[in-house]
Amino acid sequence: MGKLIDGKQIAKDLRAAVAVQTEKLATQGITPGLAVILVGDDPASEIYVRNKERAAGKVGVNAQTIKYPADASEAEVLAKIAELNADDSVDAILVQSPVPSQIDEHKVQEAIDPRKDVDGFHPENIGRLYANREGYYPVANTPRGIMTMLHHEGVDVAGKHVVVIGRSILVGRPMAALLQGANATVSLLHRYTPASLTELLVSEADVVIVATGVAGLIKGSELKAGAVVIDVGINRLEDGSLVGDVDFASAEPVASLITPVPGGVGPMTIATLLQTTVELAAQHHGVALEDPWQTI
Ligand SMILES: Nc1nc2c(c(=O)[nH]1)N[C@@H](CN(C=O)c1ccc(C(=O)N[C@@H](CCC(=O)O)C(=O)O)cc1)CN2
Repeated sequence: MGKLIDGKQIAKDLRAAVAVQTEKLATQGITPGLAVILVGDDPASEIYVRNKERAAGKVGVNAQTIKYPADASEAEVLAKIAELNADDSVDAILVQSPVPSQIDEHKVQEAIDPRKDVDGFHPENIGRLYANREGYYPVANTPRGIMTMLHHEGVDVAGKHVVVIGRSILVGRPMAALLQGANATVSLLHRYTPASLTELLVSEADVVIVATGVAGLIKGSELKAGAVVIDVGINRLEDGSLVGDVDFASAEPVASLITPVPGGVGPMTIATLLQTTVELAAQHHGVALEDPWQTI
């Protein structure tokens, strides 16, 4: 039987550690500032953005949400980003994804000052990640949160074969880069990977990370016994329930460790966002921070 990885609890511990850091920064007169831009009225995005602002407030991060209607122009959003880049009280900026089609998401991501790029989507930061550069730079929060979960569970990926399914810039690509940086052998699969190859690679994987948006794509019968299974999918069924990209009922008995949906990877995304915000604030003010896990 697979042991559940309790993302909710790990995220809670991480938020507590971040709160300790903000308290220390406060003694130096520093309050980390996070600006979240939301364009349009996607119901899920509205919830995520509200949760970000709420979670930020609880750990001493000063968050502001800037909302635009669904027909807002790209120029308006770019002008706001320029204003936030120049605002000394703002350490971290993100634009909630997805954005409406009249807005070029890449242009918007590139407009954010790389030093305030809390999502790690700016090509400068992506380049640093792919080049495995040393030193601090922001990295996408979902894959970073997954690395934190694996570390927390004592899973060392060095020398392991990790299969990542899905190659988005939000999850799959930065995930593969982080894993390679941690000395894993990574297979990055996607919709054009032949089914027979997917089957072969998944059956030999020590760790499987699935981020496709296809409910129940990976079944227990496809996994190696004892595999670690990380499910990034959040799929809402017609009855309103949430399921992942992994068929949990069949995968759980085969896996050694498995994340549930909900309560697995999702909560780590927001906790890690707060962690990154505080790190950017510290960097901005030239203050050294302790590793949050040493403060728990
Ligand atoms: N600019 C960004 N946009 C998006 C990101 C991102 O990291 N940066 N990620 C996702 C959305 N997201 C945060 O923004 C996010 C998704 C899911 C959760 C979460 O806690 N999920 C819960 C279930 C919540 C529900 O009921 O729907 C869980 O899995 O337990 C948090 C944040 C896309 N956009």
